[in-house]
Amino acid sequence: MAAGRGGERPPGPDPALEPYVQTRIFKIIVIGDSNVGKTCLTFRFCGGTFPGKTEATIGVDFREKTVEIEGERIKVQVWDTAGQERFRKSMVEHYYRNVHAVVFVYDVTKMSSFTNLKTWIEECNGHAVPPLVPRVLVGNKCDLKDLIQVPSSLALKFADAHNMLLFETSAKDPQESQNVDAIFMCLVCRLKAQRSLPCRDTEGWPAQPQPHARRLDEASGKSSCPC
Ligand SMILES: Nc1nc2c(ncn2[C@@H]2O[C@H](COP(=O)(O)OP(=O)(O)OP(=O)(O)O)[C@@H](O)[C@H]2O)c(=O)[nH]1
Ligand SMILES: [Mg+2]
Repeated sequence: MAAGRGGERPPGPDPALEPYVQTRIFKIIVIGDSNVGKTCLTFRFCGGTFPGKTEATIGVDFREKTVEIEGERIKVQVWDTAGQERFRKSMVEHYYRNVHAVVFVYDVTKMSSFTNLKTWIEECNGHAVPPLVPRVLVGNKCDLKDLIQVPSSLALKFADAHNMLLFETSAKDPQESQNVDAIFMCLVCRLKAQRSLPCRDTEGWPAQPQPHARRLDEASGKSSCPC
């Protein structure tokens, strides 16, 4: 029997008969001093571009990107947080609630943004983020080669001491875009590997134990996805 006008559906399997596939959401927060390039890095990952002009983030900006790994679609929810104290203090609790992974960012051309990492790590630890939630360290603005203040060797030592992977990259340089993607994809791969149950949102999803972070590719000072 033919369907009536307006009641036809496109050819193919009836969606109502297909099994419901849940999309997992991974919440990743990006933390660090103001002006280190957190907004630009999240733009580069989620939108594939470097924003022409940015303003200081107020509170938090959300960006999302859906990625496919081994046939599974995963929604990466990136929380681009404010570096300025006055723009973040009312939001801090929300940043850390049910977070799945943390990206700490410093500016390779500004030593103070590197030395301040201690404070950011303390804040993170102080908000009951389990020590086993994966964390990575990102030195941004590597395109400014003549202005570099933070040597790779120092950053590697710090990353090692805190069981973090280190990425040195540039949100601005289009040739570095794969390296920016690798920061987030590396975390997603690790989260995927350690969590077997599907999940629709981040609320009420407890963190699972996972192996300690490994630092890779010491010689180049850069890291690649370990998966
Ligand atoms: N040369 C260079 N400049 C960059 C890079 N990433 C960001 N910038 C510049 O650094 C400045 C600050 O970038 P944002 O991304 O807004 O910094 P933020 O960390 O989000 O700052 P807050 O929102 O205040 O916490 C802007 O002028 C960017 O254009 C980079 O990789 N290279
Ligand atoms: Mg910002």
